[in-house]
Amino acid sequence: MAAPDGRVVSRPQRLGQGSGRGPKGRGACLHPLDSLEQKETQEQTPGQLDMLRKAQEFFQTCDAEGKGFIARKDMQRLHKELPLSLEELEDVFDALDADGNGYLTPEEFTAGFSHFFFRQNNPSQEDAGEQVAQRHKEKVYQSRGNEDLGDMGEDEEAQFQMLMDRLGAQKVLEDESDVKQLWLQLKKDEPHLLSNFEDFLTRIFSQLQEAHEEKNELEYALKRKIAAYDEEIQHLYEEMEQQIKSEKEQFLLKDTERFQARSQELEQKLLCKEQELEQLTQKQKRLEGQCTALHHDKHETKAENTKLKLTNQELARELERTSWELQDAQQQLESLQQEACKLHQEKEMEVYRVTESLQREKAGLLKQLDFLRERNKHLRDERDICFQKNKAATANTAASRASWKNRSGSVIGKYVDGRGILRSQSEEEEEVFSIPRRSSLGLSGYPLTEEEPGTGEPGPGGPYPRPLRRIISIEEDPLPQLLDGGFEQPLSKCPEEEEVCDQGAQGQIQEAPPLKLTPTSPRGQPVGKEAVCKEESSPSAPDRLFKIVFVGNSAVGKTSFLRRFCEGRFSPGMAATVGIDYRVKTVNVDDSQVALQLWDTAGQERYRCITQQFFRKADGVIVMYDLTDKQSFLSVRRWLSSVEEAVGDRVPVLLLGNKLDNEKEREVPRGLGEQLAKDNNLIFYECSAYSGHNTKESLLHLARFLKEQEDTVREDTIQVGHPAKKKSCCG
Ligand SMILES: Nc1nc2c(ncn2[C@@H]2O[C@H](COP(=O)(O)OP(=O)(O)OP(=O)(O)O)[C@@H](O)[C@H]2O)c(=O)[nH]1
Ligand SMILES: [Ca+2]
Ligand SMILES: [Mg+2]
Repeated sequence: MAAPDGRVVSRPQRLGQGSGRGPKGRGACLHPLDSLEQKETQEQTPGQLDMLRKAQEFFQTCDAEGKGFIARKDMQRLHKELPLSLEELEDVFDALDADGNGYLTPEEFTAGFSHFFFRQNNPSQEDAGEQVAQRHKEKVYQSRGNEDLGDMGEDEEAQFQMLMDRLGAQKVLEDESDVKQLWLQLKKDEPHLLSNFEDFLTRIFSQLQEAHEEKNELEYALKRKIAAYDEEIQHLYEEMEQQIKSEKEQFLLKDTERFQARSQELEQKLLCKEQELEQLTQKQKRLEGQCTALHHDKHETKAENTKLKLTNQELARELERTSWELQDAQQQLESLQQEACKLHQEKEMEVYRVTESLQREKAGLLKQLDFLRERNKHLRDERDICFQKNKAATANTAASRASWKNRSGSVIGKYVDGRGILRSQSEEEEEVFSIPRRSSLGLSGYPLTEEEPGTGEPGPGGPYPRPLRRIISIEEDPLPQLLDGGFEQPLSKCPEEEEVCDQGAQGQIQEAPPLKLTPTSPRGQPVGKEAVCKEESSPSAPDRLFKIVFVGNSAVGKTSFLRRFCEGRFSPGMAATVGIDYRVKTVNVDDSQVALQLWDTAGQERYRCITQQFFRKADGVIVMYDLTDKQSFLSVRRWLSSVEEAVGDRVPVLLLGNKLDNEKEREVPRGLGEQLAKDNNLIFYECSAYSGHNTKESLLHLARFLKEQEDTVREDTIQVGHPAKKKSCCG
């Protein structure tokens, strides 16, 4: 095992153990501990012995591998044994390493340790220890010295010095005192051994010299090695440095790259953040702008608010004033309305009278024209017949001829030269046609359809083929210019038609009483006045006036219905209405007098243009169909649409299914009528002009509806600006 200074040393052996080589029978070279033990057995106190033993133990603890010296790191093993920290152990190592070569020999360890140990464990004693050790040395030295001084002369000194010089001990021996003492001791006690001792010393010193030289060489080699190592280490270090540097550089490079990347990233993020910040600042500016604008608006709004409040108050005052004024205006309006209503009704009455007279005049003229044409036609026919008769009976007496010449001109002439006195139609007919008066005559002069014997009912499906019917009853009224002198025939005396008495449903048609010469009108009163009914007489002017237009296919029974309603009677042989007819009937609806102007229109297509004109002013419309004639029901929609065209849907409509008495002939089920009425929001009744069933109820329902509607309108007009709510007709 190589010692730190490169000497080859054996393992520490106890004194007396060993290979037996060495000077004078001793081992070749003494292990340092051996020398220690030697010393141990020499002048040591027990305490010191203990300490030495302890030191040996510690040395062995550190030098666990037994290499004979202790390196720095071996010292750490004492950490557990001694109450010392690693740093303190380092300090102890440095303190013990007297020659500073980084290794501790046993001498260095023991010498230093005992010193350190004493100092470490017995600071007080340490000094004492030290003093003791010092004193001991001095004592020994003194004792030796004394001996030396006492015994040593000059020349011995010189001799010893010469010996040392010869042995060159100065190089290898630091402290010559021991040797000196020993030498003196030997010289004194056993001078014969002196030479041996000197030989021994010579050998030792030469060995020491050699060892020293070796050591120096080794040291030198070591130094070289160390230098090489150092160099290598240096080189390694430099390489390491280089590597570290390159690593560092790479690392730095990476780091810089990463850093650059990071910094770019951060720059980008910064840019984004800046942009965002920019945007946020712009947004903030915008918002501030908006805030200021809003603030400004708020002020403006506040100002406007206050202005509005002021205007509001003014308006409220204004409104109050206006409402007072409005109430006054309403009252005035109401009174004006009533006056206007009165005026309107008077005007209406006037207008109707005028219309009536114009209409009558025109209708009269038209009828006269038709009549004259008819007459003309008949006269021609008669002439033909006469002519033929003449031929056949030329021998007959001239007398018969004389009677023909007695007639006073043609009927036309009478009308034309306005002699005015009109004989009743049927008288003339009698004269001319001399047709027995068994059945009633239609205007056309053809006998009306023969009744079914014994039924008194009009023939099935009504008279057919129907003769040209009498022109509307209105034509016999004397013309307006004749009205003043006109003698009024009460209605019930209507001359030309056979009457069906009210109570009698038998429908027997009786002979009409002969007519007087005075102009008569089927109404028996000037047109425009009400038909005076037996059951009701209306002395005062009516409260309401409603114009109701009656429409429906021809022969559904409109005129018969109106006659039943106004005169309470049914006349089977009604002539088809020409153009328009008109009646007024006042009925009592909820304790108020309601005058109904009933305009009877001609169902025949050719009068359609006349009848259309009358829809406009209607307050209500009655659409009639014949429930025994499907076609008339199918035409109801057309009638409804032309009414809608003319008056919109503001006018209530009453749908009547007539001829209920003719149940056997029914072609239109009641449900169809009800459904149609429901779909079109109409009032619906099935009735019979013949029996009078539902004739009054249906018209009273319509009159009541009209009255209520007008009341609502009036109320709404009186209230400010509320539109009239249209009620549903069927309630
Ligand atoms: N069985 C029956 N026959 C009726 C009824 N109402 C009218 N008639 C007969 O039906 C025929 C036509 O009656 P009108 O009242 O002239 O019919 P209209 O609707 O006025 O006809 P136009 O004047 O052409 O529009 C007449 O022969 C009437 O006798 C009724 O309720 N029952
Ligand atoms: Ca050392
Ligand atoms: Mg008619």
